[in-house]
Amino acid sequence: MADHFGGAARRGASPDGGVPFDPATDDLSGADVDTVVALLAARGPELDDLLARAGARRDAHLAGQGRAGVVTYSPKVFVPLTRLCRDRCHYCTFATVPGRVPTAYLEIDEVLDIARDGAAQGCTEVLFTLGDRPEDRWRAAHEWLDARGYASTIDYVRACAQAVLDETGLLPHLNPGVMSPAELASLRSVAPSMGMMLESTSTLLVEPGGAHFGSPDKDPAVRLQVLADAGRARIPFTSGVLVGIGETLRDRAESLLALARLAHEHGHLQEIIVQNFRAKPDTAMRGEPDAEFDEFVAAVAVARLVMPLGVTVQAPPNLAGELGDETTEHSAHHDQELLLRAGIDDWGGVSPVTPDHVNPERPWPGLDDLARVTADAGFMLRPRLTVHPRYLGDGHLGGGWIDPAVAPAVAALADDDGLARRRDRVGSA
Ligand SMILES: O=c1nc2n(C[C@H](O)[C@H](O)[C@H](O)CO)c3cc(O)ccc3cc-2c(=O)[nH]1
Ligand SMILES: C[C@H]1O[C@@H](n2cnc3c(N)ncnc32)[C@H](O)[C@@H]1O
Ligand code: MET
Ligand code: SF4
Repeated sequence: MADHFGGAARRGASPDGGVPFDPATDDLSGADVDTVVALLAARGPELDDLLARAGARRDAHLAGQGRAGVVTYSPKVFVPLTRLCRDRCHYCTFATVPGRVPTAYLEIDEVLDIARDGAAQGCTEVLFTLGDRPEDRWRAAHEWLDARGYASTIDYVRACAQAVLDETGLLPHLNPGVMSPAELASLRSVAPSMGMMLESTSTLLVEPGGAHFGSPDKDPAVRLQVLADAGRARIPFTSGVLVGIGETLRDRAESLLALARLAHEHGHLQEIIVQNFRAKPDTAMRGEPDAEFDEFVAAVAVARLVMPLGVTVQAPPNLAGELGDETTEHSAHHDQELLLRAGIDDWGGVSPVTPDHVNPERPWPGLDDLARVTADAGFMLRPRLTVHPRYLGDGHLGGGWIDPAVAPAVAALADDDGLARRRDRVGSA
């Protein structure tokens, strides 16, 4: 491994081509939109320069966090609490109709079974991803909640997260869509972290013909409000952009700059996910091409350059590469390597137990494969918790980020450096 650390450090000190900048201060968060648009359009040698610059900034970020040479992932199970939703995003196959699911929601016991399977496989995260407020649209959802005495989907999410904490000790990460300030406050004591993708600031996408037409929860003004509210509530929060859903390069630039401003203002954005749209056969957008990978990679690099140091940049490993292609320039390995060059420092949640229910046709890479591709790029792969180290204890950002009710569960799983406790140390204090 010493070799690999050396590789990362060398690249940090001297990016390819001797680009004249200091990665530690190379912050584009205040850049004008045109500058960012030009970077998003980089191809060929310009793209190579952009990747070198982003890679150097990632290395400065990791050094600043005291984990030079370490790329992380979160060993998790995915709980699709309900696949009913009041929105109609054109790229989504997760949301469905009551006739196509056995029940409107998973029962708490089913949730606990999934969490226990995860615990047995060394997972530390239970990711709750679900449709937005389905009770507003579907009688089946409304009646299911009513029959069990839950006031809303969010109320039920809270009960499930509490049960997971109490019964399994795994950490819930909540991704239930739009939340009000009162809902954020109520969920804070059952989860150390939450998330909601901004997706895009584009208002055109909400108009007829756009991917977000018919999805009131994807109104950019609403989403920006939730992200600011989460900051005020001091919740370690995950957000990000979905690339290739019909947004322009300018929209993409504005979306990333909006996230950077929120990160500066509140300090709560722990990670930014840059996710590439994957065309699905039975959605309205089935005819659209997958985002061209170079274009996506440029977006990852730009995300790294506009975010303040300390913010993790994440891209999912299972959306890289063409399925079934093991050898060519479109293999998963090749595309994952490109994501590392583009400055990611995290692969997000990866599951040995559950599929990615949002992209079910895209299997998770094996952890051995992911460790290998990460090592080939000069980094060591380590598991982390849902909440990132700088929010723990009095950490880099000061205390007060973790609710006292969840702090013991986090402490039980955290190692000295705030990442997931190494297996051989479980049980030792
Ligand atoms: O498996 C997935 N995990 C998704 N995750 C989970 C993520 O991979 C990790 O669970 C987080 O990094 C927390 O540790 C999200 C989390 C969010 O807060 C917001 C959006 C997503 C989106 C996905 C997704 O599409 N698929
Ligand atoms: C959970 C997150 O998954 C993303 N999401 C939803 N559908 C798709 C798709 N077809 N391809 C890639 N990402 C998708 C959205 O960004 C959502 O917020
Ligand atoms: C399955 S999509 C993820 C959660 C929520 N419905 C959202 O779009 O934000
Ligand atoms: S992406 Fe989320 S909000 Fe949109 S339809 Fe799917 S589940 Fe609903």
